Amino acid sequence: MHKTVAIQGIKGSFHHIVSQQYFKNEVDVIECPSFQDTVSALLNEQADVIVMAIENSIAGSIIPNYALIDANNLQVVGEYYLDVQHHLMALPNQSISDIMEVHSHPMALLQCAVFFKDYPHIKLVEAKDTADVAKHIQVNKSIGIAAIASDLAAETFSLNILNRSIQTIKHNETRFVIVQRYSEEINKESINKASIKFELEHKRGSLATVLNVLSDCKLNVTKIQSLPIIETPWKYAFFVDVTFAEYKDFEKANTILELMTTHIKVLGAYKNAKK
Ligand SMILES: O=C(O)C(=O)C[C@]1(C(=O)O)C=C[C@@H](O)C=C1
Repeated sequence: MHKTVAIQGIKGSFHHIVSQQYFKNEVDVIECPSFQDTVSALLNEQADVIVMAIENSIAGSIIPNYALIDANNLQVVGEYYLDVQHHLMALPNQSISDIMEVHSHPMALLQCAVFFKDYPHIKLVEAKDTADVAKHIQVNKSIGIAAIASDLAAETFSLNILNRSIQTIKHNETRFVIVQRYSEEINKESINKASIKFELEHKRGSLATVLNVLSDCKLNVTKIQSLPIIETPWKYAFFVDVTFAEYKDFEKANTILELMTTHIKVLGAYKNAKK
């Protein structure tokens, strides 16, 4: 079935690239100005699914996206790891000494921060998404402004690449999650990863005990992220990703965690995409 996918950003953005690669080009794309707007598009049924960046190997977690998934009771049904190569691009005939400002998505700017230490005269400006800046430069014929964006953005908006792969470390990956309103029928044979959320009593060893249960049930923790519980200052909710060989091991751990934690919920069970 042809799906409609909501992405933050426009065509040429990394979200667009993932939507094409994950769904093998068989999707219609709704371009949204913010992550909150992708969630609105899903909730009002304009979109069937969201492709949402959740963490990057250089810049870390996109914490507000954890909160969006949780607060709207959305379900993670898949994940995708993209090799992210950021290029500095501008109108043809511009050289790096002409560039006074570089605009890009905040996560892209974070991933390239070290590169700009050698260019202290360049002002870094946060923008909606990487491709949108490339488009603006082309449409407004902006002199002195460069974008940090993908090869696809440079090609789509006819910009010239001044420097390739300017992120701090060449091996740079962003993990995206595929999010829906409801979970799909689970084929327990092919599911080997899950994302859960829980809260704990503020007492010594409560998190350590949970981690021991996960280990005893043969679950491997791949990520742990805490988020503040805003109603109770300095109390945290834990978002944990686990991988496993057998779905029944995950079910067993979940049954035990239901007794040991509060507000536990499975944010999604899906196929591990990390090779
Ligand atoms: O601006 C884009 O092109 C995006 O798709 C956004 C985004 C992000 O949200 O992290 C996606 C991947 C890269 O890590 C940098 C930016």
